Amino acid sequence: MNAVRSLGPLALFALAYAAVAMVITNSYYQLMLTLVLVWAVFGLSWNVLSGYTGLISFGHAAFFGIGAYTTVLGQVYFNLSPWITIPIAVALGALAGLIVGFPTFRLRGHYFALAMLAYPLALLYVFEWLGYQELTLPMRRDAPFTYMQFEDPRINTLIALVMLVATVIATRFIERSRFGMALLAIKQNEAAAEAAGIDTLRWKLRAITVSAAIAAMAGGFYTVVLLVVTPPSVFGMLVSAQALTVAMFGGVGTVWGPVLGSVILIPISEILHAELGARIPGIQGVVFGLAIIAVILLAPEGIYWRVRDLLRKRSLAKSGAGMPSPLRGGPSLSEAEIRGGDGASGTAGVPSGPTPSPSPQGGGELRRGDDVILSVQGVSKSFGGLKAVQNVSFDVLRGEILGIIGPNGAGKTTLFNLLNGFLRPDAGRVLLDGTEMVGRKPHELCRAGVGRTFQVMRPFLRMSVADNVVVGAYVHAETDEEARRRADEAIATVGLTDVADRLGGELTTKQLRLMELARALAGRPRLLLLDETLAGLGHSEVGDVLAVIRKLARSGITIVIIEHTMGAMVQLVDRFVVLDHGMVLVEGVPKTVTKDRRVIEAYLGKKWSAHVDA
Ligand SMILES: Nc1ncnc2c1ncn2[C@@H]1O[C@H](COP(=O)(O)OP(=O)(O)OP(=O)(O)O)[C@@H](O)[C@H]1O
Repeated sequence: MNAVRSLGPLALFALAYAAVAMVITNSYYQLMLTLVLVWAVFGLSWNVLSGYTGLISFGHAAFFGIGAYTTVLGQVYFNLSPWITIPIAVALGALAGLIVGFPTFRLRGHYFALAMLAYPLALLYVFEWLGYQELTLPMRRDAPFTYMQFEDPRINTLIALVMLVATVIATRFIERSRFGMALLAIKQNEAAAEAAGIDTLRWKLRAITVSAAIAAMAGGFYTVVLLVVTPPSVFGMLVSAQALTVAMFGGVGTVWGPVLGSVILIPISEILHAELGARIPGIQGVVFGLAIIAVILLAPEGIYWRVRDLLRKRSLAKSGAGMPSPLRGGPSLSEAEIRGGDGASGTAGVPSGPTPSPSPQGGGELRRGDDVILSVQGVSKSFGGLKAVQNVSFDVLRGEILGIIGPNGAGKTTLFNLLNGFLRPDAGRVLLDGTEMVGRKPHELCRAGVGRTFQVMRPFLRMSVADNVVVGAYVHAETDEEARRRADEAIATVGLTDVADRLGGELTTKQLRLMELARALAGRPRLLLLDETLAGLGHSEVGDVLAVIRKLARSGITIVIIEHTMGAMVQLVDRFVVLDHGMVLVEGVPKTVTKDRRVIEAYLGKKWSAHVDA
């Protein structure tokens, strides 16, 4: 319903554009109107991959060129109409996307961007080598409709407008569905997305397939409009840059960004090219270069987001809700804030070091033979020569809260990464309800019932609390509605209903910690791994979060929690596993563990243990 309602502005835009196109008779300006739409469609195609996933593609010309050459070769050799070749181009583009995506998604960041650059350049040389330096569409004025060679150029503009409207609607549906949510989650934090149950490779492949198909459609129609195709004009660097620039200038990750960018930039560059092109060859490249510099300096995510952020800031200031910190323009929480302090001092106000206060939960010794949910058996992991986790074995009983403690560098986070599939152990087994988990990916483990939060918080800062949490709910939800409902329940469980509409980046550390808990909770885990969930919290905040964790445990979720400091943990856990130098030092109930000499030594040094003995 929302998606349909949001089509109002699109309908208005299309009507206004069509009206302008109808009154312009000059064929040069008419061509410009058509090209604005073609580049907007191309920009939207780039946006589907790079705008939503954050994987910057410098190679979209590959797909555009495939579309262009399919159209021209189809007519030159087989006398095929563009009504047939453009759909073929779409299919070939999608296939090319899949072929390119599979190997290239192994690379990250700059490496991905550079690898993408290679594809259109390779195709450029291949097509030159094949002798397709310059191909012209044969004139077929006898069948103008069949060959899209209309005498009235306004019809081209209208066809391009239909393509744009179709692309905007498709993109809109992607944006608002599980598809778009998965892509945004990947963009903001791929590891957190995997841990929330998203099969990141599969969604990225879907994104590049759709993106390449749209790019090929744009390329196919571009040929119909310009009639001539050369390898540099469709596979060239400037073509890829054009997609990237209109999207970045207008706004990435939104349907309106590429449209806005194209409407502003294409006429400027075309007019400059017409007026100055003879005297200053390459003036278009200068315009796009300047546009990129301006965007980087003034509005790193494009005009659309800049304007939206300003409006949102203003409305929040008016409503007295306080100034939001990052909004869409980027996180303003510092890394230290996100991390929640340095860990050692993380649980501010809570006494650290061995505290012999009794556990309200535990007390009795472990009852052997109880139902084991997770069995860790002889697990080891080394990084080069460093043995981060060595032959670690312990069981987690169903329904208990198990605390994993140990000094800095003891191997706690590495152990969690082994348990939820981020790392593969060099040796050992991890059994969840008797089933081997080693070798499974994080999203598969999430599906199997293992939820996880992170020491360095990994919220999706630019998504609302509700959207952050719904990402975690999709893992078992069949429909968007079901996912929303589960997310709402999880948000209510952790007590964040009042701020469900706020952006992740506008929350306090405590709210962020609770939001992460809710996201993990929304996936209905059997086992929840909490990595320093109390870090960076004040005394009363620690109490609030502990209350929520206890509530989750009472609801039947088994919890394994890492903390540095024992003060807060003795109030919470049934049992401890103490790690030191990657090995299990001691295992037992809080009462005995907090008095154990080895634990005191590991935390405070030998001097203290002698003091305790005395
Ligand atoms: N990817 C990695 N590559 C190399 N060394 C690593 C890697 N991850 C962790 N280590 C090292 O392994 C050891 C254990 O680190 P880990 O983060 O698991 O400890 P921790 O107990 O969680 O520490 P902290 O409480 O400070 O977070 C440390 O010496 C760390 O430097």
